[in-house]
Amino acid sequence: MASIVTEALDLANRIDALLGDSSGALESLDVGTRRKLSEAARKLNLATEATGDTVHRIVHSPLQLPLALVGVETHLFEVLTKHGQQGATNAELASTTGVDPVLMKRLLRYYQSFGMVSQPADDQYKANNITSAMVSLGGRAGVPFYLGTLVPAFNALPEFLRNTKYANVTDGANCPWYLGHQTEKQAFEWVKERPDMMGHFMSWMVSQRDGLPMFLDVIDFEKELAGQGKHPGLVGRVILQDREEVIQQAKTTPIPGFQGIETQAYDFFTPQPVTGARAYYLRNILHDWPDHKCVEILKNIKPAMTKDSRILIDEMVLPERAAPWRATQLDLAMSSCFAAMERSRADWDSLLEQAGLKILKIWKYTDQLDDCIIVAVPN
Ligand SMILES: C[S@@+](CC[C@H](N)C(=O)[O-])C[C@H]1O[C@@H](n2cnc3c(N)ncnc32)[C@H](O)[C@@H]1O
Repeated sequence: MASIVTEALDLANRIDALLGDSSGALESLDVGTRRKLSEAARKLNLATEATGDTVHRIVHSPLQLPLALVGVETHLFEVLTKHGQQGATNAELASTTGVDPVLMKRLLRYYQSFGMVSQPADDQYKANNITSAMVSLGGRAGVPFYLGTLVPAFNALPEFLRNTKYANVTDGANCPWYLGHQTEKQAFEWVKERPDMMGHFMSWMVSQRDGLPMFLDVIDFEKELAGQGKHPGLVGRVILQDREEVIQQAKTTPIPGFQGIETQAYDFFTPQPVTGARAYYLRNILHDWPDHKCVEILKNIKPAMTKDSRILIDEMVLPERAAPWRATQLDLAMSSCFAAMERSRADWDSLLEQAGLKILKIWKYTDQLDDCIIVAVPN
C-alpha cells in the first residue's frame, strides 16, 4: 500500500515538473505521444476525482460554453494570443477589449482555473494551447454555432425523453430539436433562415476535423479504388453536391484550393443525376438521418451506379466497447437535433442491407472518432 502511495505521489510530482517545464518539452511531443499522455491524464483525473468536485464540475458545466463565447466575442483570446510569450496585464486586456477591468479580472480568473489561459504571475496572463484552439476557425465558429443552434436541443433532451418514456429517438419530425427551439422547422431549414448561424455552420463544417487525417491521407485512392489500371492519374471530374444554399456559399467563399471545383445543387432525396461515377462519396451525411431516411438516400444512388461504381461512406464505425468520447457526444448530438445516430458495425450491416447494399471493405483511419471508409456496392 505504501508503495502505491509513494508511486502516486511520485507520479504527481513528475506531472507537475513536466507542466512547469519552460523549455517546451510538452510542445515538442509528437502528436501520438501527446494524445496518449492527454488521454491517460484525462482518465486518471476522472478516476481520482472527489465526489464533491464531480458534482460541482458537472452542475457548472453549462457555464463553460457561454463563457468561451464571451472570450471569443470580446476577442480576448485573440488579443492574448497576439501578446505572445510576454503576455499582458489585466488593465491592458481590459483596455484593448473594452471589457470593464473588474469583470475582466473575474473572467481571467475563471479562464485560468479551467486552463483556458495561463497566469504566470499575479498580473500577467498568457495564451496557451486552449486559448489557441479558441482562436482557431473551429473555436470561432463552433462556439457560437453550438450555443445558438445545438444547445437548446440538448437542453430539451431530458424533457423529451421523459415524455416519450425513453424510447429511442428515430423520428426526424419529432425529436428534441423542435421542443428546444419551439419550432416546426427542421434543423437544416432553421439554420438556412439565419445568416449568422449559416456562416458559423459553414466554417464549422470546414474546421471541425482540424488535426485529424482525411481518408485520402491514409488510403491510396488510386491503388485501392481506381480499379485495374483503368484510371491512370485519375483524370476525371470531381463534383461537389449539396443543398442549394450551401453550394451558393461554396461558390462565393470557396475554401482555398477549391476555387475551381465543379458544383451541383442536389437534393439527395431525389434520384442521383450523375451516372456512372467511380465513387459516390458521402462524408458525415448518413449520421444526420435515421435509418429509413438513409435508406432513401442510398436507394437514390443505386440506379446511377455502374458495375465499377462504389459508394464510399465516410463515417464512424463505433466499437462495441470503449467508444471514444468525441464519438459518443456526437452520437447524442445527432439524436437531439436530427433523431439520427452514429453507428456500430452491426448498425451499418443492418442499414445497408435494408438499402440492398453490401459492405466490400472497411478502412479505419482515425482513433479519435473511429472514422472509417465503408466501401459499399449493390447486393
Ligand atoms: C454534417 S454536414 C457534412 C458536410 C460535408 N459532407 C463534410 O463532411 O464536411 C451534412 C451536409 O448535408 C447537407 N444536406 C442536408 N440535407 C440535404 C439534402 N436533402 N440534399 C443534399 N444535401 C443535404 C447539409 O447541407 C450539410 O452540408
